[in-house]
Amino acid sequence: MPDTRSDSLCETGSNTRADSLALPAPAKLNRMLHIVGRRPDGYHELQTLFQFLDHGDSLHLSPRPDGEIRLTPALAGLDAEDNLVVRAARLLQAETGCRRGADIHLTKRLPMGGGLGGGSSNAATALLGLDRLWRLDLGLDALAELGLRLGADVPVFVHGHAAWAEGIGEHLVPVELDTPWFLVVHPGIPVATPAVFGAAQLTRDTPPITMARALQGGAPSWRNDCEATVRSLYPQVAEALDWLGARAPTMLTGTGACIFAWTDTQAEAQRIAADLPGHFTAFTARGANLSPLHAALGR
Ligand SMILES: C[C@](O)(CO)[C@H](O)COP(=O)(O)OP(=O)(O)OC[C@H]1O[C@@H](n2ccc(N)nc2=O)[C@H](O)[C@@H]1O
Ligand SMILES: Nc1ncnc2c1ncn2[C@@H]1O[C@H](COP(=O)(O)OP(=O)(O)OP(=O)(O)O)[C@@H](O)[C@H]1O
Repeated sequence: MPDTRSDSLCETGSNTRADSLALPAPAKLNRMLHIVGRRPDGYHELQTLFQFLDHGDSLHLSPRPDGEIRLTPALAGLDAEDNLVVRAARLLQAETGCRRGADIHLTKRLPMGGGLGGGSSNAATALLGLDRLWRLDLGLDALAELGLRLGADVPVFVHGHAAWAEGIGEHLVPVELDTPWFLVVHPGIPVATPAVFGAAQLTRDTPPITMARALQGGAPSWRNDCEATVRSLYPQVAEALDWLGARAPTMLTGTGACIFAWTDTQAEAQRIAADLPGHFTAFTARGANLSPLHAALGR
């Protein structure tokens, strides 16, 4: 029996170049992160402030009439079917019955396992981009619900606004944060998120605070509960935190590996970067309360 859902939900148009979309997949920072509990399924309950950066990966998407999802180039050490971009596309097809496909080119700039949410951001850009390309018009709430099945960090990228997040990252309240310049330093090694969340020494009992209290203290009061554990499991991250922390206020993002310092001007961030030890890499970027993805889509 033909799948009639596909006819109603997915518009099959001509595959012209004008249909193609080039979209950003920005990085995120966790400006603070508290671990306030653990769910029966092992996932950790967090309180965190998410903010985007005007720096990240990019995706180029063009529709295919034959239903195939083709992603280029391959990411080292990752099967195409495990890539969150392909998983997002297949999930969208499965949920809507859409029979269109896509050629997707991913330009990767964000380090994997970097705490910058690169994979999650790629998934969100694929969801929003294909929703637009295939004319599904699912709406952000439905896309965020699909995104949560792919990763705890996906919903904030789908909603596209800096946010106070609770639960595992799915309860989001939009906030306006200060937008300083950041110097983001990668210590040269990846951090495995499950290794940090699985560590016995991780503290999971920070008393919950209100969003108002978190915002009231501002950046000087913010910390990341993963830092002590990441410092002891990954000495390279500890070394980077010590180096950057001696020059500017510094924090870990997510479970690392990246750390960030904030400055008033890009010139100040670049001045610090100029002295960076050779085994670290870094970039400067500005904080953004509206995701560059949503700015590009005009949402
Ligand atoms: C640390 C953060 O980056 C903060 O923004 C996120 O909470 C991590 O989100 P993510 O990378 O999208 O994580 P997922 O891919 O959903 O989960 C990877 C693994 O980390 C652990 N995990 C993740 C998120 C969470 N709140 N509690 C967890 O315990 C789980 O073992 C999970 O299997
Ligand atoms: N498109 C993708 N880009 C990066 N990683 C991907 C992608 N698809 C799947 N992955 C897998 O997801 C893992 C986490 O990658 P990601 O770059 O999102 O890490 P992260 O920045 O530490 O994430 P987070 O801050 O959400 O914990 C990778 O090690 C890789 O195995």
